[in-house]
Amino acid sequence: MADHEKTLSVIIPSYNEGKTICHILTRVLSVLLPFEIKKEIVVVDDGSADETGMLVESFIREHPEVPIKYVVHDINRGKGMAIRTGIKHITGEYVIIQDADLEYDPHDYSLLLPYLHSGEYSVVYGSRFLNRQNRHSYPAFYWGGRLVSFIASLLYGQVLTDEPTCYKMFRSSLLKSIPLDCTGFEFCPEITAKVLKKGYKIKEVAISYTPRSMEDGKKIKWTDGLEAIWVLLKYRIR
Ligand SMILES: Nc1nc2c(ncn2[C@@H]2O[C@H](COP(=O)(O)OP(=O)(O)O[C@H]3O[C@H](CO)[C@@H](O)[C@H](O)[C@@H]3O)[C@@H](O)[C@H]2O)c(=O)[nH]1
Repeated sequence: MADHEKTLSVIIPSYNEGKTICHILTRVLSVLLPFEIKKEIVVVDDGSADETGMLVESFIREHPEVPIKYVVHDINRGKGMAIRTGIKHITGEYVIIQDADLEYDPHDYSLLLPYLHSGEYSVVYGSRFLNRQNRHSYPAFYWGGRLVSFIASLLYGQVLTDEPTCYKMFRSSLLKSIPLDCTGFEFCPEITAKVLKKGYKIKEVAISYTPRSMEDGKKIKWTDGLEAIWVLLKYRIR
């Protein structure tokens, strides 16, 4: 297949992100990818109680030419379930998870793509911790992320600086081949554990990161960090 026929699928799991959803769609659409790779976006609205759904629908109506698929969960089922639904709808050769807030910058897709495109890797993670210019809003989330990454490295034998990063890019055929059980934020440790157990190496590249505050709608809790550690342990011994 020629390069210009390749597509990056961007899965956007969103829950009550009315404040940012249109900004992130605009940002993703405005990014030019290397190797003439095209984009498709799959937004999974996970039973949002705010105006997220209405905004996505009107965005699509106003931009009929843009490649956006919109999928809805009637009730809130969790980020992991939303990603699993998104995976069923992607058609691109490559796929990345994109949070619906503005913490991660889609311009960084270009930093990750070459490692998949060259065929050298099937999995590339964008590391927030490899970029020393990033600031982190809450020490608990910073150290929680470092701890989870350390434990993943210890258990699975590959040094990872940022295991729970949102920017996980895969060859789609690999991601589709991995059965997932997660419902919430455990998507990250589950996919990392399963990919590493299959013997794949994960390439990490430094990315930018602009964290938002709890007041701005952060939903993750410290208990999600504990669950991540448990999931890493569980798949190690299974
Ligand atoms: N579909 C769906 N999406 C959800 C849900 N809860 C959260 N999300 C989506 O998940 C993204 C991140 O949610 P936050 O609650 O803002 O989490 P965070 O603090 O930004 O989490 C950060 O740290 C995590 C651990 O290091 C990272 O895994 C995550 O990507 C992000 O960087 C947002 O796009 C949000 O809409 C849910 O129940 N359903």
